[in-house]
Amino acid sequence: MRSVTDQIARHRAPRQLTDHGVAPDVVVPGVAYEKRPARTPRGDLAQGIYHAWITIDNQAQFNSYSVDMLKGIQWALKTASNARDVVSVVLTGAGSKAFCTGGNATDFARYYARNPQEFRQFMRLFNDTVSAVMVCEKPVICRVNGMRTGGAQELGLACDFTIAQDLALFGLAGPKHGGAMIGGATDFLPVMIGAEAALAVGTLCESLSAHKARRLGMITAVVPALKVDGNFVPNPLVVTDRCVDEFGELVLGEPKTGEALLQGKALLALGEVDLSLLDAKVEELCAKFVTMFPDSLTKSLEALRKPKIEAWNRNKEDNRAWLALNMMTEACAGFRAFAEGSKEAGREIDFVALRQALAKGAPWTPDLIDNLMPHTRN
Ligand SMILES: CC(C)(COP(=O)(O)OP(=O)(O)OC[C@H]1O[C@@H](n2cnc3c(N)ncnc32)[C@H](O)[C@@H]1OP(=O)(O)O)[C@@H](O)C(=O)NCCC(=O)NCCSC(=O)C1=CCCCC1=O
Repeated sequence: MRSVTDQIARHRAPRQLTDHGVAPDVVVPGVAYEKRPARTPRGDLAQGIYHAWITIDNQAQFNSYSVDMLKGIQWALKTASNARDVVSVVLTGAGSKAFCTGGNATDFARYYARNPQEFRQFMRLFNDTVSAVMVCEKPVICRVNGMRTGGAQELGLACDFTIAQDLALFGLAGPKHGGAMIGGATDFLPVMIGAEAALAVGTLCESLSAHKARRLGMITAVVPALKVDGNFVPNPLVVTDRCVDEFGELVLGEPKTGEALLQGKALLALGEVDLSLLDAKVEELCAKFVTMFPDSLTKSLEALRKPKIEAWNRNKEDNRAWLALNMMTEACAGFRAFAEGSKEAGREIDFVALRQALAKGAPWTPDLIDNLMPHTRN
């Protein structure tokens, strides 16, 4: 049967296929594009069809992206979307520490601080990359190999599915870093997890464990990644063995404290990270799409993405403009504090001093910003 359909394809398909891709074939350092052979859910190799893997790779800086890397991710998404032989897209990061921690905070501090028109240009690229995820004609799966934070959390939330290893943390660079989470998070979160939970996640700047993200409905699945003495164990730093505490409060995925945390840290130190279960889970999902009608799948995705896309399209250009202008004031201070700070001195501004100055009506002068930096604290 296969050879007959193969002959039909050979005779009926146009001799010269038109390339509908928007960009020429390019190799961008820090972004790998790879077509991996597809398999059926039974594990049989499906000749001639693939899943496109896009890997963000800047491990020394937790896979944060540069301008060129954003271009590379966008190009890769569009290439995969157009590729006739690609079934689904997997967006991931290299290594096991970070999926991606968003924009390169050092670039933000050195180049974009006090340069709103340049950050507007950056945001053009960023917004178009988020949009590229949501108009991709294939399902996009975010394979969370490690921490997903900042703009990367927003890029990840735009994906159709997220599968995470359970040591990964989810965070957002919001008001603590001098930004608002308006690169997608404030559009997607209310739709995905409800308004009340979105308010907490979108303002408090607290990292969530993968288990909590799963509990909130922010991600699709979680798998263990820590191997101790050859056996997988769940993340020992968070509660995974019960849903509620003795008072009925939800605790699944919340950080452990006290003695339980110390024991958890000791167990973590004994183990090694193994992402084989993550890969198996991603492959399992990818394989499901192989045995579906392609157009019906794309139409289903397009229909189901609408609530996220409508919120995104309503706000993205205004938000881009605000984020650009905010580079004159709060983001300038926030990103400089990260770049100029250190683990010892801290990487946040002196919030109390800022509020005290603003309470007296002080303007955002360069010397005010200089004096908020972690190393100038006395
Ligand atoms: C919370 C962190 C991500 C991780 O903290 P920790 O686990 O303590 O590790 P660190 O020692 O801080 O990090 C290890 C090294 O990686 C460097 N690093 C990490 N993230 C970045 C980054 N985003 N840019 C540049 N460098 C990064 C870090 O400096 C360490 O290197 P070193 O040489 O010093 O050992 C924490 O690192 C953190 O908070 N990072 C910053 C996250 C951040 O602010 N991201 C930018 C968010 S804003 C954003 O992405 C966007 C917003 C609007 C829309 C568009 C957009 O992109």
